[in-house]
Amino acid sequence: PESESESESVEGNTLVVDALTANGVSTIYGVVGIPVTDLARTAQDRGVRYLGFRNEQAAGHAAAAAGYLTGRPGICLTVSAPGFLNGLVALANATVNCFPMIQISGSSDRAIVDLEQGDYEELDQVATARPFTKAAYRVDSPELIGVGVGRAIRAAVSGRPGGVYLDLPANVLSASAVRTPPPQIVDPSPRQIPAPESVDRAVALLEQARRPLIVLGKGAAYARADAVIRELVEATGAPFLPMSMAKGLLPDDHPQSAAAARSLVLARADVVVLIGARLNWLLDHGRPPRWSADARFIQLDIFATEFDSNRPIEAPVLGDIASSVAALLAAIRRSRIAPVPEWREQIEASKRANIKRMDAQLHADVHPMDFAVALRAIRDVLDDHRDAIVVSEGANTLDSARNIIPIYAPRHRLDAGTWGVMGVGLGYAIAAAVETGEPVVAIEGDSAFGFSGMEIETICRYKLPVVVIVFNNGGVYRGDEVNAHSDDPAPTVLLHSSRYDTLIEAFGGIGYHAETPAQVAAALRSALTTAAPALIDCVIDPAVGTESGHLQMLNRPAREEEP
Ligand SMILES: Cc1ncc(Cn2c(C)c(CCOP(=O)(O)OP(=O)(O)O)sc2=O)c(N)n1
Repeated sequence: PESESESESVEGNTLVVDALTANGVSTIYGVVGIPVTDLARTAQDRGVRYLGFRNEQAAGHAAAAAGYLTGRPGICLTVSAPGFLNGLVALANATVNCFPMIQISGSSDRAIVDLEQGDYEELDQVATARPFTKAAYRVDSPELIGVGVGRAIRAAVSGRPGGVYLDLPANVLSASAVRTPPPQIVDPSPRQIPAPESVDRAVALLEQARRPLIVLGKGAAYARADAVIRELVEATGAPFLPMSMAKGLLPDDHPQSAAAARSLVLARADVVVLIGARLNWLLDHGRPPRWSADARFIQLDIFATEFDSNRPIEAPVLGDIASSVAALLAAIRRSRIAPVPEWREQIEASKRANIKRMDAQLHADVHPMDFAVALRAIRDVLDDHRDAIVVSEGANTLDSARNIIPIYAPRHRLDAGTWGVMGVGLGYAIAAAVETGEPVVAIEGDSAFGFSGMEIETICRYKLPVVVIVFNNGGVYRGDEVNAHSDDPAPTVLLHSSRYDTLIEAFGGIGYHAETPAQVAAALRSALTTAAPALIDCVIDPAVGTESGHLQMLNRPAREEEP
């Protein structure tokens, strides 16, 4: 046991845990080994919850999701070189998603690395990390550990959040230094109040709108400004479009939701308010034909160089989302902005037609199941479990679940995000269960599941309330087509006999096999009732679905009538 006296010297490991716990860190996700095992043990001895994964990439995704869900940096702990590199995918993805995450990794002795004298797991990790992170730091003496941890925390959560790398060489962790009180970071993510003139400019533009549209991004969900965002949307009376992880900021059944009329509102909106949403590929870069060439943009964002990235922003509002939304709401209340009933009627007509068409697909009598009927069964069960957090990845699975599974509360959907990364599913599910205590339902394409599937053992080991539903259509995107290139008009499609339900049984979890919507519903109801680790092997017709889901337009020239 470490000395509690402040005058005596302690190991670097203890100084790291002092600094982390002094700044509110209570959970670490990771894969330990030389030289970080003692760091994890010291953390556990001090009451920090450490969760050991099967692969650092999943541990990193869990840390990133923890950062998004809590607003505090998620911590991932890895060993040098290969462990560090496995975690780097998740750290880079956290930076792209703007999730606050710190990857702490052991590393080799700098003197040996710099002379390339061949240390154990030798790699210049800071240089490797820097291009993929918001910040990357190395601590070269135990006396500076508190400074390094403090800098990493502030860098991860201040301004636009992101991934931060903190390099702790083995000889620093094992060295001793006099124990001094670690720095407690004051106001690590300060509010950034928008300039009044920027708010006035935005309101003046909104007053001219005949067909306004509010787009809510995951930056708005991350801000935890749920009430004021809802007030703003309702005060304008404008239709809103949530990006996938912003679903639930206002419930998907809210009358102003335009999700079921997405094509119409993108093509016809004349003034668009982007709130924590980037005009990137997920919004077709704001360009025609998906958007009107005449559309004018207001953008609320915390990162100035995001403005004008794809379309000119006539009213940029720079600030943290909570402060900017509050300022805009106050100004709107003093303005002449009023709902535009004819615009809302157009949207309602489009919603009715699209919902009717979707409803026919959801209740089709198809065997084997397709994505829609399986998801309708899941939707109907989740309607009685609105506290459940939905995680999703895959291609057709991801896209169809986004459109079919409604979300009624903020930060209750986690998915492949800005980069469309496969492999996030089980790490996100573990973090969601650990950080929120809510039940978690992970809706996974079978190939996507395979990227982190071994974490099923981690879920069982920690007895987490996670239900994994594997959409089993026998391959990447769809089943393997046998003789697909012969002149046979209907290629015989081979359905793998994979039984994912038996996988979880190997680790003590509950496996279900479902081939009909009724079986899917019964399995999910049972799994949610037991609140134990479960996996539903959901058999999907291998012949349905499209290459890359809805991304097919990225694989070939855009077609006119895209779904
Ligand atoms: C790390 C990584 N590797 C590969 C891909 C490419 N990819 C891959 C491999 C996907 C899996 C699709 O197979 P699935 O069975 O999960 O999907 P369905 O939902 O269509 O069945 S979706 C997609 O974009 C990716 N996005 N991320």
